[in-house]
Amino acid sequence: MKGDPILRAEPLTAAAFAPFGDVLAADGPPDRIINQGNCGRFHDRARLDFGPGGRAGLSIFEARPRALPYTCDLLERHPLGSQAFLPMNGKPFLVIVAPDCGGRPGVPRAFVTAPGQGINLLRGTWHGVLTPLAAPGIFAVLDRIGEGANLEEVRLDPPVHVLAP
Ligand SMILES: NC(=O)N[C@@H](O)C(=O)O
Ligand code: NI
Repeated sequence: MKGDPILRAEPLTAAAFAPFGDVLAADGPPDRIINQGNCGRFHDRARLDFGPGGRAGLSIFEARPRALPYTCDLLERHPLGSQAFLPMNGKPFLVIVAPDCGGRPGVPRAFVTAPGQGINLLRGTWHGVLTPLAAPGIFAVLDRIGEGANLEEVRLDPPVHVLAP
């Protein structure tokens, strides 16, 4: 709708994303060379957190691909654990995050990943749901399995319209 907030997506960088989570990528020199020199290990690159009473779960998501401009009308967060999305299609996807302001999302930011980049959302980070930008929208997802209310959702009214970088 006319007058709704507009957000221009940014290319994802580890520095810009740091307050919200981690960027998983084979960027720069590896931390270790393993497997008889045939493999670079980018070691322990995500701040994983499954909280008390939880454990790590590895799932596969197949999400419907979207296109930019994209209308975001919902943000959510997981107060009990982190959530990592690793694309199995090697394609860019859209990541929308927001700071917390008194228990509600603040001004959101949108990022488009580079091919092959994955993300890990810190526990409690407000985010849009998984938003592939290309088919097949297949991702490995590492997040918390356990008891407790680990999903808070907030409807955005008006919604935010996200434009390509
Ligand atoms: N609900 C669920 O499993 N997925 C969302 O948390 C998401 O961030 O896509
Ligand atoms: Ni989530």
